[in-house]
Amino acid sequence: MVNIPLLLMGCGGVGRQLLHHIISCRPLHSKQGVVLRVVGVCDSKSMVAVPDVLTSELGDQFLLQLCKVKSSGSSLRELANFGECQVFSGEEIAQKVADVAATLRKSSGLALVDCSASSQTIELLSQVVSLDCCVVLANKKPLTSSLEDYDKLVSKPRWIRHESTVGAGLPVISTINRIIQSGDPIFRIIGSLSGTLGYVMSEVESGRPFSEVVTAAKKLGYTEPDPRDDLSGMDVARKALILARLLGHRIELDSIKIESLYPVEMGPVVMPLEEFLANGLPLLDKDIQKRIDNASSKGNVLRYVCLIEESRCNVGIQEVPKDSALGRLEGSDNVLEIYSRCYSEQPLVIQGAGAGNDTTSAGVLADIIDMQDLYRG
Ligand SMILES: NC(=O)C1=CN([C@@H]2O[C@H](COP(=O)(O)OP(=O)(O)OC[C@H]3O[C@@H](n4cnc5c(N)ncnc54)[C@H](OP(=O)(O)O)[C@@H]3O)[C@@H](O)[C@H]2O)C=CC1
Ligand SMILES: N[C@@H](CC=O)C(=O)O
Repeated sequence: MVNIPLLLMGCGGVGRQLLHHIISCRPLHSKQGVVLRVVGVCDSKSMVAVPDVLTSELGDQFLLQLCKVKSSGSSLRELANFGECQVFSGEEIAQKVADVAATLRKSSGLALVDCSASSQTIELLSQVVSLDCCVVLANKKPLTSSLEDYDKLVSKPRWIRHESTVGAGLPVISTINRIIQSGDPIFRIIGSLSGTLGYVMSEVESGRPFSEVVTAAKKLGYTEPDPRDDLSGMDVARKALILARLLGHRIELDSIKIESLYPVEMGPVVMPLEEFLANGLPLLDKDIQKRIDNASSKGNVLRYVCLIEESRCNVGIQEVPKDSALGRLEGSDNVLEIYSRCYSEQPLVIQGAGAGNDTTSAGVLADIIDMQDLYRG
């Protein structure tokens, strides 16, 4: 049996769904000779961990209770009396994670899984990679920080996986890696890479108000914790940067041209999230509807498009024919067309659900299992 100790950072929509997947896949993994042993879970404030990471694990009943506690908005601290665990908070958390990695590197190894939406995890992730432990990310921020941070993080490419950072569970990163490794140069990627914006555009086309649809996308688990990350185009820009860097382009986030769907005065620095959702969003309804109606009168639809050509990246709204690969997209589906020497006339196309807790956490789980040869337990 391969024993994979796992430490999860972030137990929001994606993190909790990952824990559910881990539990429900136990019989399958057991048949494959793999056991996932969750040794710790943290959120933005607290961490629960087993007292002895070498031998014990947070049991499935404990993990289910943890999901319940977090779904109800309570603190991980509430779990202190539920089972045998230690609770850490504040600065103790990073120290504890580093200690766990240092302890387990000598025996089985560790999978540190980042399902947060924070940029504060970067340093810890790099530290853990440098200890030859595995890192799996759904969080895009560590890969879209400065090139200096990026270089550290990917310095040992075998130890890091991040399939779910682009296209959620779709095989985007692995496909691009295979094309690159085969020596086939990719010169152009074009696509619709936001589940939220895809869903919003196609629902508004069918007559629903923009504000209502954005609120629904948040409830469905498609949006970032603050949906303005999606509506500003920043989330798509991050995905574009991850892909561009994968292709070897040494660029920073601020070199990407980004079109936002809301004005600066509704931005996070000026307007609290609750106020944006309640009062800001409805003010955008008319403008978006007008743009969509205008496109529709010409047989077109609006799509939020990401284009990577050589080292140039642009993300923004485009009017595209309704009867085109981008125009036919519905709901939260993403589509990605990859042009390379082998795929020069007809692109290689990847399409499917591009957001949601289920598909995203499935992508994370597949990454963890895919690295099983690196564990020694
Ligand atoms: N939903 C989707 O379709 C997809 C999501 N992703 C990515 O997955 C990640 C998670 O998304 P989602 O679950 O929706 O987000 P949520 O907001 O639901 O959850 C985020 C979790 O991260 C925790 N957190 C915040 N800061 C830290 C930190 N410094 N250390 C550890 N944990 C922290 C939060 O803690 P607390 O509970 O205390 O607030 C929360 O538990 C995001 O990065 C997102 O971009 C990627 C692809 C698709
Ligand atoms: N908020 C993102 C989630 C996946 O990355 C999206 O809508 O695509």
